Amino acid sequence: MSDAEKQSGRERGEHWWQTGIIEMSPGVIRLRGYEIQDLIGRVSFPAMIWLMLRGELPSEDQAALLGIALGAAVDHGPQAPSIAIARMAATCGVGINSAMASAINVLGDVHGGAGEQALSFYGDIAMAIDGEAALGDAVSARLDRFFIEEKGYVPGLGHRFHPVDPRAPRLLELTREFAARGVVNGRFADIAEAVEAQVARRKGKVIPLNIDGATAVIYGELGFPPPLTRGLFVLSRSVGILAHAWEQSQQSERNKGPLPREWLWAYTGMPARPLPEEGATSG
Ligand SMILES: CC(C)(COP(=O)(O)OP(=O)(O)OC[C@H]1O[C@@H](n2cnc3c(N)ncnc32)[C@H](O)[C@@H]1OP(=O)(O)O)[C@@H](O)C(=O)NCCC(=O)NCCSC(=O)C[C@@](O)(CC(=O)O)C(=O)O
Repeated sequence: MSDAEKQSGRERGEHWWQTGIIEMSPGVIRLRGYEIQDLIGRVSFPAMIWLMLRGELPSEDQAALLGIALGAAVDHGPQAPSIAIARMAATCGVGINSAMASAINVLGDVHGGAGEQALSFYGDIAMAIDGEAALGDAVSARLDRFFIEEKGYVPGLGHRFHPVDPRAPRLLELTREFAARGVVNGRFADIAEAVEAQVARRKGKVIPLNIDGATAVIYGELGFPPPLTRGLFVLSRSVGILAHAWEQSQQSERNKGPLPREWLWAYTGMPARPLPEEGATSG
């Protein structure tokens, strides 16, 4: 191979993947332009997440608020599908990474991933407010559209277990504390609260803001786009998933199903019946 061919091969190789995240050469690792050895020991895990996703280091306050949201959603016990799945997978003899992946795979629109839709929903309302609508009118118009055109479940609201999800009011309270110090402006907290109040009026009962909706408030306040809200929930819940997968793997149970043996499912099919005589089947 000629030198020119080698050179163009190297250039092709260098352009195969393009990333602004990391630079590497023998003995050198740079994240977003910072030497890894300078970051190690000086940058917290939430600040590292921010740097990786956003390209710049956060202020201490921004990293602290991000850490608050990440810390709030780590676990919800084996009542939560993601945690139950981590534990069940661990009893099947798979490695810890497989147990984690199984659990992470159920975080979606309904469980753990609804922050993505919630933040888009809040964002639509924020845009209407930027266009001079009052908060109450903007929320009302978005909910009208939701209940007429989209229907279903308002993202970020509702909990099958808690009448009030205790994580949500605390997260909103902390968001307001950070807003009072000028770290964030608090608009998504106002919007989420107004959505919860208006849905309660329309439905005649409180459908509480849940952890997905409340963490979406913080991620939105910090300027993360909606899809990253889901990714951040996954990062956070991975901590609980790992803890449960590990704890379960230390117990002796094998092939543990979702219900105790004596609790069977409700069978809704045909009653027990004899197999038809040979040749009498239609298919
Ligand atoms: C979460 C759940 C399925 C719960 O359902 P539920 O079982 O309570 O409600 P259903 O029986 O379906 O409905 C009863 C009545 O309330 C009405 N209703 C309920 N929600 C309503 C709503 N959002 N908008 C309008 N109306 C609503 C419904 O229309 C009906 O009204 P009606 O027909 O008049 O009787 C439901 O809210 C929902 O999909 N939310 C949107 C998606 C969302 O935000 N997901 C995140 C949830 S947090 C999470 O995933 C993390 C977790 O916390 C999980 C954990 O541990 O579980 C953890 O940490 O792991």
